[in-house]
Amino acid sequence: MRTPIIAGNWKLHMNPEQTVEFVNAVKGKLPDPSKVESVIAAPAVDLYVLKKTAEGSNLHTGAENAYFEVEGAFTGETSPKVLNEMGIDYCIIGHSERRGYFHETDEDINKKAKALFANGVTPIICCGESLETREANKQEEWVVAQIKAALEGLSADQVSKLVIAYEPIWAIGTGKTASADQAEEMCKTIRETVKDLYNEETAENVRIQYGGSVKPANVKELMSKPDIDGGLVGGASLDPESFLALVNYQD
Ligand SMILES: O=C(CO)COP(=O)(O)O
Repeated sequence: MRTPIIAGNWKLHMNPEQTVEFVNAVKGKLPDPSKVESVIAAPAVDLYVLKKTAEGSNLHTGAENAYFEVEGAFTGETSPKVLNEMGIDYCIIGHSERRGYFHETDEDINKKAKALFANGVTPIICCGESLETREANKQEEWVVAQIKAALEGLSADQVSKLVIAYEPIWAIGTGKTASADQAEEMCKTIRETVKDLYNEETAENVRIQYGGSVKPANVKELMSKPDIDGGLVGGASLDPESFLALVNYQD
C-alpha cells in the first residue's frame, strides 16, 4: 500500500523566522507518517531552520530545487549533497515555474533526478500541461513525454521510491482546480506509463500527487481517487491551520 504524501511548496514565500513560527505551530498536530506523510518544501535560505525546528516531529522536509552538480563554480545553485548532509528528505524538480521562468529542460530534470538519487535525496518530479495543450487535447502525450524524459536511465527501484506530481499549469494559483476526475485520469495515465516503462510492481509503488489549487475544501475528494496518492500544495500550505487541515484530511 502506498502511503499518502501531502507536500507544501512554499515557492518564494517565508523567511527563517516565519519558518520557525510555522513549524512550531504545526509540529505536535501532524498525522502519524505511516498514515499520511507531511512535507514542507521551503526556499533554500529557510532549509536549515526548517530542519532544525522540525527535528523530532512528524514533519518531513524538502527543497524546491537543486542542481545536478554537487560542487564547483556554479554560482547561485544548491547542492544535492549538501541537502543530504542537512537531512533534507525530498527535493522538488521540474516545477512548471522552473521550466517556464528558468528554462529548465527535460534533460536538466533527468540529470537532477539522477544527482538527487546519487546523494540520497528523494525527487518529487513535476509534470503538467499548459491550457493551450489541454485545449488542443494533447495533454496525455505531453505529460507522457515529460515522464519518459524525466525517468530516462533510472532503475525500477529508484522509480518505486520517487514521487511524481501532476500539476496542470492552468490550475496553479488560479483557484481553478482540475476536477477530481480530470486529475485521476492523468494520474492513472502516469501510472500506466510507469508500468509500460518498468513493471507492475514499480507502477504500484510510485506515489503520484496532484497539484493545482488544492485546498482543505477539495483535498478529500481528490484523495478519494485510486491513483491520487497526495497533493503538492502552494498557496494553501502557507498558513499553519490550512496545512494542518490538508494533512489531517482523513480525520
Ligand atoms: O504549484 C503548485 C504546487 O507546486 C500549486 O500551487 P497552488 O496550490 O497555489 O495552486
